[in-house]
Amino acid sequence: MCDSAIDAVHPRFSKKPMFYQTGFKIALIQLSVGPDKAKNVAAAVSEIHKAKAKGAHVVALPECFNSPYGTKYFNEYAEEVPSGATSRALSRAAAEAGVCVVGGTVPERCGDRLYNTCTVWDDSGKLLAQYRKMHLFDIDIPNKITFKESEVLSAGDQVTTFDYRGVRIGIGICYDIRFPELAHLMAQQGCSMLLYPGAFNMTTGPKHWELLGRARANDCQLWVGQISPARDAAAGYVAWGHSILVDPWGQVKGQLDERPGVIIEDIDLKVVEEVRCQIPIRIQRRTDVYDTVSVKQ
Ligand SMILES: NC(=O)CCC(=O)C(=O)O
Repeated sequence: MCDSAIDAVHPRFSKKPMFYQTGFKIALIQLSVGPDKAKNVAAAVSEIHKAKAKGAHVVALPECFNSPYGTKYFNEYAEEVPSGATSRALSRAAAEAGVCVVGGTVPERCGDRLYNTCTVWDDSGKLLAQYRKMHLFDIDIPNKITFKESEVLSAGDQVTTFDYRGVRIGIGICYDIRFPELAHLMAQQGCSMLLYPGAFNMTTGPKHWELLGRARANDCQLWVGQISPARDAAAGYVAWGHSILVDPWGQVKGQLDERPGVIIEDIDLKVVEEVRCQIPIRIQRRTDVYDTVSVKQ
């Protein structure tokens, strides 16, 4: 009821998938990632099957799950999508388990360019979506962390969402979560959930990882999942871990520590409608004022 009122006022929010379900079960898999690519991929496949056995419909993997995370590794580990070995393994695992796989990210080779890319596979093994990280992770915090993905990676420029079991899900990758504009675009396109494979670090992780997930969930009024590799203190880049699921109220529904593990949870889509109905910020935005002010600047 409330939803159709919003549709009437703001038709751009009404782009819903063809049919509408009340929920699904998601598994966020925090994997150990090492230098052996085949071992990394085999571990991911094994976790996909275990998640299916626990009733998951959607299984999401971490950023850079087949390769150590670091600019010196991307060229060596890169594969073409969808013909590369990792794509083929994910497609097969999705079909055999009968689940949707949000395949974390892999370094993707396309011609002479490299991207940080997420692939999504439906339960028949078909490629549903391919998203290339749009905001590259270039930061410099003196004496803490300097990282420049743009030294080797190119940036994508396509906002990417997909529909599965009547639910629209948007994809961002790690640093993308710092950009509310991307999240708002995906919310406007009808998403009820955003998934961010990500590998924050020991400096920004404790400060911002949970904060940003809760911020995006709260300001877009949707579910947010962030999926990290497990921490390896001996790695060149030490991931924060702490994969997390946040509900549309901005409340943490599940969070891991730094070790390998799984969050498995029912996603109740009625909560999305409930929050949007009770706190109707989507129809209260003063775009008339915002647009005028930004034109004057
Ligand atoms: N892989 C990444 O994009 C890391 C982002 C990150 O750590 C941050 O603080 O942002």
